[in-house]
Amino acid sequence: MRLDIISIFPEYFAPLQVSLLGKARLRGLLDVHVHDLRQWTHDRHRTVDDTPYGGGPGMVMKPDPWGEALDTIAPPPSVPATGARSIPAGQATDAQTVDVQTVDVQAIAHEQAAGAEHGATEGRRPPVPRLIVPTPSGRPFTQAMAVELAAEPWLVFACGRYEGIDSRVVEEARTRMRVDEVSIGDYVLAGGEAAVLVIVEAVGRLVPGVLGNAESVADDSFAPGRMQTLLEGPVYTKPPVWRGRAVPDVLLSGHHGAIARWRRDQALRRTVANRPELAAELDPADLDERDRQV
Ligand SMILES: Nc1ncccc1[N+](=O)[O-]
Repeated sequence: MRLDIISIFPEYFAPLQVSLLGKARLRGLLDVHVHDLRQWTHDRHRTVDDTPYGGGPGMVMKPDPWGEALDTIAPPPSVPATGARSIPAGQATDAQTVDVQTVDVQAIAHEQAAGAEHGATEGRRPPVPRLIVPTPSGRPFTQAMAVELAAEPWLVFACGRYEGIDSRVVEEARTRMRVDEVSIGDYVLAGGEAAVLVIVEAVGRLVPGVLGNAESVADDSFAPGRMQTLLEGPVYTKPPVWRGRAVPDVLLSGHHGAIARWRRDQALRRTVANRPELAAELDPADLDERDRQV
């Protein structure tokens, strides 16, 4: 999967170099390119925002830099690919001094074509990414959406500041790519960068091959299917007794059926306690069915 992230704070994405996602990048499972939006400004102050029409507090991000950025990273069919300069995540400091990696849009076209059926190559459309715009006014980001996005070959993330990006940018982008305005929660962040880190982590760990043990994805809280609306219950590891607190006996019993029932019961309790609205959605028949499965 290829990920392009456009932000005025490219250094914000250094964390994508480490841990799971860092390894996935080294193994070529994730191809992350971070772009400084200011490379598409042309004034001395590299201006990216201005006061809102109609008045009101704060600033709104100007459409021009965004339009040029999206044209460069995901050229419309009529515009020849020029390649864009990106900053390898984690090496971004000041855009002027960082040696940049060109984004080879043709390479993406080749990759995408490689996925096409043999023989279906004539008149192939250039690859089109899916644009994700984190915003408090977006659709709630869920595990189901993460699963859906993990199946995409190419995602582009636009990090706007809280007051938002001029609405015509999304409007225009919709004419040539799928755009999802997505919210990670009902609270106010200063910009979309933290939200992109959340989304990239939730999606990246689902990309086939990224997680070592595929099993653990199926048991995720909110994973579609078995654990659709059950929160994960308590977990334990060695030592069997810690500061006088013993691990529940059932987990040491070796009875897999009893262990699975205990875990489901604990997940139910936690769901009722922490997310009563999810517990209300549970179908008792479905729960009995799960019992029979274990
Ligand atoms: N909550 C948010 N605040 C600012 C930008 C983006 C946000 N979000 O949820 O994606």
